[in-house]
Amino acid sequence: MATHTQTENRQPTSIILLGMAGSGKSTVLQRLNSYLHAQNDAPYVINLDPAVRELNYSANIDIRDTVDYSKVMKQYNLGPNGGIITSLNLFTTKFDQVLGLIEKRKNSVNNILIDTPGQIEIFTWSASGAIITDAIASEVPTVIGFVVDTPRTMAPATFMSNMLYACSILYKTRLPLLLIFNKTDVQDCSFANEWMTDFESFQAALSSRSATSTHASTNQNEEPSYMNSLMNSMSLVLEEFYANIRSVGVSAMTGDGMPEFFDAVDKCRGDYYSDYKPELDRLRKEREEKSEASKQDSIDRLMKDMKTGGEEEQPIESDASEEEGETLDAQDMKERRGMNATANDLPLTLLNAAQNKPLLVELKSGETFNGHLIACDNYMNLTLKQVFQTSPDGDVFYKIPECYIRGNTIKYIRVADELLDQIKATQDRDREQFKSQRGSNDRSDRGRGRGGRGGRGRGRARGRGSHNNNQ
Ligand SMILES: Nc1nc2c(ncn2[C@@H]2O[C@H](COP(=O)(O)OP(=O)(O)OP(=O)(O)O)[C@@H](O)[C@H]2O)c(=O)[nH]1
Repeated sequence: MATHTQTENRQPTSIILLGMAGSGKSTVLQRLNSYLHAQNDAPYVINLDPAVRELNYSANIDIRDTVDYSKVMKQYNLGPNGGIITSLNLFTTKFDQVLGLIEKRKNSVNNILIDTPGQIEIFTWSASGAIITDAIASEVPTVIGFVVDTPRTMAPATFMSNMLYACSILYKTRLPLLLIFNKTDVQDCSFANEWMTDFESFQAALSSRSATSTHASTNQNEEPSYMNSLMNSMSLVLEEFYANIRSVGVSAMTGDGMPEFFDAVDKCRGDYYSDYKPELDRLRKEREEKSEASKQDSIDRLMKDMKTGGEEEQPIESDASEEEGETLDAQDMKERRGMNATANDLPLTLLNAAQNKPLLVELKSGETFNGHLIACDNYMNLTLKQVFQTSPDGDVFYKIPECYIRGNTIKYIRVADELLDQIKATQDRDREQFKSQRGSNDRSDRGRGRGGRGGRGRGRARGRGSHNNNQ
């Protein structure tokens, strides 16, 4: 039996259900949910399908509470798939809140069940799908549950297409993948197990299918057709995939196979820690190092530019208030720049360093703009690109390719914390460097002074002395 009982300090396992449209993802999730409830082990449930009308389970987090799919379609003039992708993108911008909720529930649940949009490619091939998967997998051990409609995969070609898709998902997500052969109440999945473990039997199924096919599979000289030889080669590739993949047969309708399902999930969880996590950590570290290096490089260049423009940074307050004829007190300025204490010390530096980086701007009107900064001036007038504008009450979104924001309408600006830390560190380092340079210049000046300026000093002292004496 699976070890899915409540254990102290045990990270929950997140199970992301993917599968072709109609394979039974939602029904499987509903079954897993009710099975776990019956075991007194309530899971945390997340629905990421914005287009679903009715959910047959109750979700702790439902994308539909945040994004209105039909409004998104109308607003952006999109079709159904474009609407789902945009809804997912919008939801992704707030995914840190979801992670916060998961973090809070980490110690009280053993399983996090995640339902995904019907059209598999929307989740697996969109940037937001990758971001969401990556974010969850870095928070808790994650297993991809690939739901297969068993009765519909009895044809060898369909079976192989499904398996190739599963293989591509494994390759893309780099997470442990569990094949869930669903609907076993209609069709037993023993044929699939046999095909996956016995190459010859799959080859035999392929040839018998070709022989009965209405399309000639061989040419007149009995040479294998292009399609047959392609399928043979692909089945060889899949042999490697099958060797490392776990599978389980379930019926979401009857509840058959639930204990076996959780056993398999537990094994996948073990795989996550032994094989996948080290690789994920390595890739993440590599990415972080790369972005750290590029950030450092842009900050260094910025600091260099600033030095050539003058040694001391000009405060922007005076310029801005002069321009707009306003008198701004300290609080006004703080609010206007809207950053924390560190940022208040260096607003212009910060905005310069934030160029091409994601930025969140909230206006005094309550509207927010999420985008990438492409330009700013001394009055904090900003130009952003790839912008998501959100209305003050958060229920209307606009996607704008580029927008210009007047500095005096800004309430606050948010940038990534690391950027703040980095700028601060670079400024401190530069200040130190500047001080030590000035120190050594002073020392050398003093050295000169003993021969030159010192002489002048002595002259002045004598002058003052004689003047005093004269008095
Ligand atoms: N017989 C049988 N039918 C099932 C089973 N699981 C799901 N179904 C049926 O398959 C159909 C699709 O199920 P869903 O759960 O909506 O599938 P889905 O993959 O979530 O569908 P989309 O997200 O809309 O693509 C429904 O009619 C279900 O009743 C099962 O185990 N046995």
